[in-house]
Amino acid sequence: MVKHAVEVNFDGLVGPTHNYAGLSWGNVASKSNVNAVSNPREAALQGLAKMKRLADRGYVQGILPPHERPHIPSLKALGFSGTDAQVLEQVATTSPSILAAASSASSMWTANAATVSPSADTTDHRVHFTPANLSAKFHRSIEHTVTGRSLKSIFADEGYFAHHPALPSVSHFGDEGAANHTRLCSHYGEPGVELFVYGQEAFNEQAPAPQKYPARQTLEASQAIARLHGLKDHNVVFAQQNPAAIDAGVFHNDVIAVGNGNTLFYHSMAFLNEEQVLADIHARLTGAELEAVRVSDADVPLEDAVASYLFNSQLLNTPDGMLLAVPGECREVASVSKYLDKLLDAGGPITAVEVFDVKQSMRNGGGPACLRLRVVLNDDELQAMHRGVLLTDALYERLTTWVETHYRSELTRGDLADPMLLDEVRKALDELTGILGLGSIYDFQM
Ligand SMILES: NCCC[C@H](NC(=O)CCC(=O)O)C(=O)O
Repeated sequence: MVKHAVEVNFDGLVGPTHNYAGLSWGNVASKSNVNAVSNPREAALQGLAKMKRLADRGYVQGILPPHERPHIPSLKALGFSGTDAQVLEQVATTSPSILAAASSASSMWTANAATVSPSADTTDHRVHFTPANLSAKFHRSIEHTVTGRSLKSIFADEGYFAHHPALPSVSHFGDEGAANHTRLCSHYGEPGVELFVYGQEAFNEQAPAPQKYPARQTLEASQAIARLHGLKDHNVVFAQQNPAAIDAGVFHNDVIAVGNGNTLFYHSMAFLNEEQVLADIHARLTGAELEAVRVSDADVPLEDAVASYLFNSQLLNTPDGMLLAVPGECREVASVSKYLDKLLDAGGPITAVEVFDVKQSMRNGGGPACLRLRVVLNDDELQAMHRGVLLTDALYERLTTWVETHYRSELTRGDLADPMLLDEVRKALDELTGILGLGSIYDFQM
């Protein structure tokens, strides 16, 4: 029997050390804003405002907590020693880039937190979670342990939820989570098609691969996730991302495509073999016809797609069609703004466009879709999860006050070595796990 299910969006709350360190080679925005002064308070409030607007429209909105940064255990693992203040001083003096990496607030981009398969797709009918190893970048590779703890704390009931450890943290199994995973379906509670998009084959040197920038996701990683989650072959499609797109700055597939329900909104340069991808989805999707909304390079040149993050929008069901929640930058790039007007006149599945200001995150290459992890839950699963992380008016007010109390409005790379910052972060996060009712998830709490 098909159960009623909803899509819950879990946004990453931006952490107090949000900064611009230029850590992500291949991510154009991260590189071009290196050393800009960040505003962590504004970043967190922009994120909360997005969550609130969507919650107000009736979407179930969840929150994933930020991580402890700078992360002293990661620095100690690299041989920096002594008290916390001594560790910070040593690393700031000898290896400021390592300090920046260990201080990144990158866990905010929860589209990279994990891959999630809804219970309608899995053989044991549980919701399956695998935190992404994010092995392509050191600053992100240190996220999966705490991500796993958060997810286990929120989805604790083993009768409903299954948790896997991250894949082996090596480039052969590089995994970036839901940013390269899209689920298409007729209704959320029906079995869907899980589309895994990879950048490169790890064990086949002859296969096409990008030349300039790294492919962060491998086919072998995607296949491992599908096996672990117990997905059936006829529910899965593996597709290679166009290497030329990666070389143009499309470091995750969610920079060039987004899907929801029966609709796939994508750029003509997204896939290496576009026709095959569409045919594979079409052959597997049951109960609905695939609606492929293709954007040509003539309408939106690839570089405008990357600059505006048009495809890093959230595509959400509404009572009459779908809403595309776009970043503000989409109205600043002429070709994209013009395209959006045309899209609304076209009479297709996307019937509304709304602009969201997430500029602080955008400057590091994270748009509205990067900031959320989608978890499809049926009514029983929604009751079984820890509901203290679901946004209500009261929680929004409380978190806004929490941010205003604990966050700085200006942060530079030089500030990361300040032992006071570490104290501020820990104090804030300790309070946050209390507010959200998560128990102890951080190393400093153990
Ligand atoms: N899904 C969006 C992820 C963006 C993220 N940016 C960063 O980590 C930049 C951080 C910095 O450069 O300070 C990344 O590239 O993985």
